[in-house]
Amino acid sequence: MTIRLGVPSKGRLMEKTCDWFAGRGVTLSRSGSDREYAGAVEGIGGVSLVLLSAGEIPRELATGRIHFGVTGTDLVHEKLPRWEQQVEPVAELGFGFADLVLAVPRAWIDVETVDDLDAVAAAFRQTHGMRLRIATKYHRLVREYLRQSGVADYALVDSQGATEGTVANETAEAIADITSSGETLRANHLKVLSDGPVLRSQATLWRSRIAETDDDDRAVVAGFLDRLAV
Ligand SMILES: Nc1ncnc2c1ncn2[C@@H]1O[C@H](COP(=O)(O)OP(=O)(O)OP(=O)(O)O)[C@@H](O)[C@H]1O
Ligand SMILES: O=P(O)(O)OC[C@H]1O[C@H](OP(=O)(O)OP(=O)(O)O)[C@H](O)[C@@H]1O
Repeated sequence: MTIRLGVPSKGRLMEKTCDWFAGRGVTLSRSGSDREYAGAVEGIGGVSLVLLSAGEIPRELATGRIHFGVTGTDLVHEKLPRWEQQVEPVAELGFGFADLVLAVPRAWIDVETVDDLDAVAAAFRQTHGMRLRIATKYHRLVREYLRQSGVADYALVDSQGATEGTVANETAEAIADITSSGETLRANHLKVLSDGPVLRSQATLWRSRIAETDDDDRAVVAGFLDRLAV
C-alpha cells in the first residue's frame, strides 16, 4: 500500500500547494494533460497523488480514502462535524488566508456588532412577519456562531456563489462569506460586523485519523513528515 496525498486539482490553492511541497523537495505533477486528474509525487517514495477539488478533500480525509490532504480550515470545519475526531492539522501552509465574516448593508448605520444584528433581527420579524435572511454556504459554522452569540431570529438562505449579490437581489438581508481583500464586500455596499471573524482560515495540511496504515505505511509517513519538516 502507498500513502495517498490529496491536493486541490484546480482553483486558488493548487499552485501554491505545489510550490509549498516543491520548497521541501517534493514535486507534485499531473501525469497527463491539464484535464487529467491523476498525478505523481517525486522526491519521496511510497506516496501517491490524488487530485481533488478543495471542497471534496475534507470528506475524502474523513472516509479515509486519502491519508493526507491540503485544503482550507474553513472547508474542514464546515464540512466535518466534530472534525477533530476525523482529522488532525499537521501544518498551516501560510497561504490561502481568508476570513469567514458576517456582513450587512453599509446603509445600516445602527448595526456594527452581532448584538446590533440581534436587535435588528427581532425588529425585522415584528415589522415584516418573517425572519431576517442570511445568505451563506457555511451553514454549520454560521449557525453555531449565531447560537453562541444568542441570535435566534434569522433564517439561513443557501448561496453557493455570488453570495454578496443576494442583498442587492433582495433574496437576503445579510450574508456570511469568506473575504480576503474585502473588495467584493465593498463593491456590493456591505460592511463586516466589528466583533471579528466567525473563523480565520488558511490552507492547511491535514492528516486523516481514519485512513488505515500498516507498519510499512507508518515508516513512509514518518519519512514524509520528516521531509516536509512538519
Ligand atoms: N478570496 C477567497 N475567496 C474564496 N476562498 C478563498 C479566498 N482566499 C482563500 N480562499 C480559500 O480557498 C479555498 C477554496 O478554494 P477554491 O475556491 O479554489 O475551491 P472551490 O472553488 O471552492 O472548490 P471547487 O474546486 O470545489 O470549486 C477555501 O479554503 C477558502 O478559504
Ligand atoms: O474579499 P475578496 O478578495 O473580494 O474575495 C472574496 C470573494 O471571493 C470568493 O468568491 P469566488 O471568487 O470563489 O466566487 P464565488 O462567489 O462563486 O464563490 C468569496 O466567496 C468572495 O465572494
